[in-house]
Amino acid sequence: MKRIAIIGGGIAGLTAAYELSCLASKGAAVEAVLFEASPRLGGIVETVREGGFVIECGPDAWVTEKPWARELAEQLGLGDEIISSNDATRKTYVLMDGLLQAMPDGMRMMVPANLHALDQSELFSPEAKQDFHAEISRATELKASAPQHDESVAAFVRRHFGDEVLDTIGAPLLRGVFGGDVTQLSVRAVMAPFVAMEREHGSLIAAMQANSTASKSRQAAIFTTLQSGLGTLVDRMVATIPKDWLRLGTTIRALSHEHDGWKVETSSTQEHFDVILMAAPVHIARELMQSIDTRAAQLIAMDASSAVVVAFGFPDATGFSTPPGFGFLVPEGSGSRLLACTFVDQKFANRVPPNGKLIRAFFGADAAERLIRCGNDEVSSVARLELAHILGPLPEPQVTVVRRWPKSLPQYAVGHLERMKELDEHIRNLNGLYLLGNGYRGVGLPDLIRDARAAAQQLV
Ligand SMILES: Cc1c2[nH]c(c1CCC(=O)O)Cc1[nH]c(c(CCC(=O)O)c1C)Cc1[nH]c(c(CCC(=O)O)c1C)Cc1[nH]c(c(C)c1CCC(=O)O)C2
Repeated sequence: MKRIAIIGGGIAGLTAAYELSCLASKGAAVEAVLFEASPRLGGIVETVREGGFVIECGPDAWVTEKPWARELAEQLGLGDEIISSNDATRKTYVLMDGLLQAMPDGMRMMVPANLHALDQSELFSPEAKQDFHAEISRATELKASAPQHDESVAAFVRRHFGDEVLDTIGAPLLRGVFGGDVTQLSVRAVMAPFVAMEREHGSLIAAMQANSTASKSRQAAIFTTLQSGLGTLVDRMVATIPKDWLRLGTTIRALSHEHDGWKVETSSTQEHFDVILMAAPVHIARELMQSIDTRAAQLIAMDASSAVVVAFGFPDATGFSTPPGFGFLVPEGSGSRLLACTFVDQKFANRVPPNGKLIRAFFGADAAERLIRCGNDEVSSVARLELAHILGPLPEPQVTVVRRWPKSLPQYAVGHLERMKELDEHIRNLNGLYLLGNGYRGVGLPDLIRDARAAAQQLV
């Protein structure tokens, strides 16, 4: 019998446990123990259902383009629950001089596929629009000057479109996906398709135009989720995993490599395992790896950003409206402490009671670090104040949910891919250790699910 320790019960660890339990029920000689420090499973995936509201405390969807979360949901019997975002009314705003300005239609990240829509937009100055148009004619120069090495997202975007585009949408978009600083983030790790476009076409806009006929035929909604919330994904997996595999409220004290496997110490037990699936947040993984391989631990030493999420459910929102679309992003230095905001009832169907409205506000970076230490009342009043500045006076919420997610989103800094390559070599030598979670090969749910299932299958 192969014994596997899974450290961390977020979506990565849980998916690994689920996959192993499926393999075991098909006859594989394997058993697992999942150690989770907190009293609940799912990590930052959590759904609160209250007063007719479906409130996501962490991620509210996965990116449709990546198939692995959908495949898992279908396998869990949740096919009927899968829904798309309301893309007929999709719009994302950027806060500019206190006003919400819509991003032009047809943008893929900061690259416009539709230059006509761009020209109509009030988000950019005439100079920035000119920079966009000029990018096409600079194709040869851009192709020739593409660096052989990794660079920051800021450097990449600046080369193509200039400073204004970087500040107005480049930086806020990356903050809304990677929670990070464009001057630090690795373009090869977080915008790989765009790096490939540059290599092939020089101009990103020309590349998008060349691909547009191919991509039009498969135009699906950008986000996909579950009708009852992503918490259902967690509940279904937990229901399948043998109860005696799960150890909640159990912190790992130490991990050591022995000649024939691994020793895992908690405050009360010492157990032996053949394999370790390390699915803890990066700062925990780093600590536990320190005594096993100091170089590997060093390679895991990356910053992670914290987030604070505040959701307000308004049962009767007559007299209060939000502009059509999914929500808005807030550039740095715009005077608001917010990072972003989602108009949940407009992004997804059936999340609110009739006439209801549901808003989720996000804080990141320094604002999140400060708010993480404040009480719920203080956090929600800061959120209400900041939202009211932008959206106008808010009605009285019936439901308020506050969640703090410290160090939850690792930052893939310049050089990330090379560091991960070196890390892989170290880990391979350790024999029987796998690293899962959002620190290594992707930050979204689909990537974590893909990795966790592949690791489980590989080791059986
Ligand atoms: C602030 C923030 C959000 N989401 C996220 C953050 C970072 C901070 C943190 O969690 O610590 C994180 C995030 N956002 C996204 C992912 C998944 C990435 C992946 O799977 O590759 C991840 C990990 C998709 C996304 N998130 C967003 C995009 C861009 C969507 C577009 O092009 O319009 C993507 C792909 C934009 C976004 N993101 C957010 C809002 C409110 C918006 C705009 C409006 C909305 O849709 O609700 C919330």
